[in-house]
Amino acid sequence: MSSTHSTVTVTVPATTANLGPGFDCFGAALTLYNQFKFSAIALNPSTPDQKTLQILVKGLEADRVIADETNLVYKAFAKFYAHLGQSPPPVEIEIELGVPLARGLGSSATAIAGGLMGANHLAGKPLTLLQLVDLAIDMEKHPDNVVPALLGGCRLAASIPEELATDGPGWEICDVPWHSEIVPVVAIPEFELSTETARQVLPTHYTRADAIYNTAHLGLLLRGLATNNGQWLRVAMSDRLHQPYRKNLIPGYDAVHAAALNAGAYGLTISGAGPTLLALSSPAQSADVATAMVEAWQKAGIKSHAQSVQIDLRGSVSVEAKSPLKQPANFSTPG
Ligand SMILES: Nc1ncnc2c1ncn2[C@@H]1O[C@H](COP(=O)(O)OP(=O)(O)O)[C@@H](O)[C@H]1O
Ligand SMILES: N[C@@H](CCOP(=O)(O)O)C(=O)O
Repeated sequence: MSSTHSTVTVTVPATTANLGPGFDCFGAALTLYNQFKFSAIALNPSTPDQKTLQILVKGLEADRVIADETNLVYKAFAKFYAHLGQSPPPVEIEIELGVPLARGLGSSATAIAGGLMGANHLAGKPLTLLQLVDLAIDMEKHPDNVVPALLGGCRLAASIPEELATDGPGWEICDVPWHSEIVPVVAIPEFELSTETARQVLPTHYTRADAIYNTAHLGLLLRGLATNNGQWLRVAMSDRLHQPYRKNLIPGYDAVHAAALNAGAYGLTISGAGPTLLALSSPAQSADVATAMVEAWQKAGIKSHAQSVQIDLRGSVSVEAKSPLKQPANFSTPG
């Protein structure tokens, strides 16, 4: 049998990007997951006009995901083959959603990571994981979701200066220690905020003082996460590059922020481009912090749910299965 596999299932973690001062360069994988199953389809030459793409979507907010060739998972799948100079093979993609869409938890990054990983497996794994990371960053245009989504853990990504560039990966990525006593608490409101919209409100230029502020606070955040220093975390989670502009897109932000701190959180930040808010807490305070955030949003007339999560350390995980090539299903797919 060829080295390619006819079916592969890829599980991809959610991610929380920026973490305050780490705008567009710093993020962590969280224990919420999307799953993508790719099955190569064997077309029957005697049956004309067969569908070469079938997409099934189920789970959380499944009705909000497009099931045609504009689907982001398939776009990543096709980008992989284009990178090899090939057309994508006929494929069935089954998407099981566990990460809320357009909430600042990296759902788009899961789609990109899943599509690239699935294609790589069906093609017999011609690319390394770091080559997939480069392709993913090229698609998402910022590394702070796709890097932890693929690699797991808490990751800082720095672009390699031109004078040091080689034909290898264009990014230097480091794994950042996250102390086991620091609990991420996510409060996810019912309303959405697309990353595209949240990026449009950002200035194109910043002052020197803003640059210095974020540089210093990111360094403090890295040390606070590694050492579980609550005072450093309190100070470190603020930023001047995105939060001052995006908080205005998140009704109830100030009330939820105050409630989280009053309940004992070290600090609170916008998760990714929002509207999810991320608090960092000790294990003992995490339940109170979650309750306080939901109640604060409720008083503002906004439904939400909050939960403690953990840092996912595995990143995207794929399981291959050799099974008879999928026969085209007789169901019709849109598009
Ligand atoms: N799991 C998914 N499967 C397919 N497409 C997705 C998925 N998640 C996100 N997308 C696509 O990515 C687009 C951008 O999502 P985005 O606003 O970045 O959400 P998030 O902040 O969660 O990453 C969505 O409008 C949707 O078209
Ligand atoms: N650095 C990006 C991160 C976007 O994260 P997402 O989870 O909202 O996709 C940004 O802040 O725009």
